Amino acid sequence: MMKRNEIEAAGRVMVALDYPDAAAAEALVRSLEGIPCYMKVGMQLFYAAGPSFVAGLKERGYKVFLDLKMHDIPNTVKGGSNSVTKLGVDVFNVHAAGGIQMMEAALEGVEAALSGDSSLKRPLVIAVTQLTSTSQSVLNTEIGLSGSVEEAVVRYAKLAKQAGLGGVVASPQEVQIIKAACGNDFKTITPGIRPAGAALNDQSRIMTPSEALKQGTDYMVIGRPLTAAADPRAALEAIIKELV
Ligand SMILES: O=C(O)c1cc(=O)[nH]c(=O)n1[C@@H]1O[C@H](COP(=O)(O)O)[C@@H](O)[C@H]1O
Repeated sequence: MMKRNEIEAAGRVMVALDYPDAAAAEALVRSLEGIPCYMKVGMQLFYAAGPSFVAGLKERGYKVFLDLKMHDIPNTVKGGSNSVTKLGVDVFNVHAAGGIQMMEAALEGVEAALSGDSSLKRPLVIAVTQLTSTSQSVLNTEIGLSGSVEEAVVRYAKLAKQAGLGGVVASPQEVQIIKAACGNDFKTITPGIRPAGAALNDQSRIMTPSEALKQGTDYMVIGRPLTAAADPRAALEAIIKELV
């Protein structure tokens, strides 16, 4: 039996199901049964297993973050947002780099879906700021944006807020400056989570789960520290213990 504070901590964790097919993802989901974390379906799994995998998670009562990082012309993002809202996902994301009009179009797509089906729940729409794999030097020299990563993240977060979105994806290192710029109710969803000693992989801007929580993050996205662990359930339980 999980204690109340453990249930609360688990509810902050979004497990990244980055797998090539439904069977592999399903094995991970089954190994975590009974732990009330979010399940995140990203492009690898969605492109392979599609809406039916998402529907299966929803039928079993999971909260689902559909991470497709939409970034296209406003009309296309409106249509994409309309479709994913009809899937009943709890959270989905677009790129803030698409601009205010594109993010507003995402919300229009949501509204159109909700007005056509009163049984649907309003999803939390969030914007990706600067990917957590982006370092300061890549931002400046390769992408060619001047200024600090933090300035870019806050600029994107303010655009997302202005467009009416409910929060952003960023590194835990930027949670405090985002909350200072956009208010405490503006949600932060933070990948780049690495328990002490875990491999960095392709992430750049990382923090441990407990450090991220101390920054005030609302949700933390965790993939390989769980999916590549010999015992993913034990790895998630250790993270939950670190958070309580
Ligand atoms: O939108 C995301 O979820 C996301 C944004 C970002 O800036 N960085 C980032 O890593 N992610 C996702 O978060 C997950 C992180 O996975 P791990 O690095 O394996 O923990 C992956 O599924 C990424 O697609």
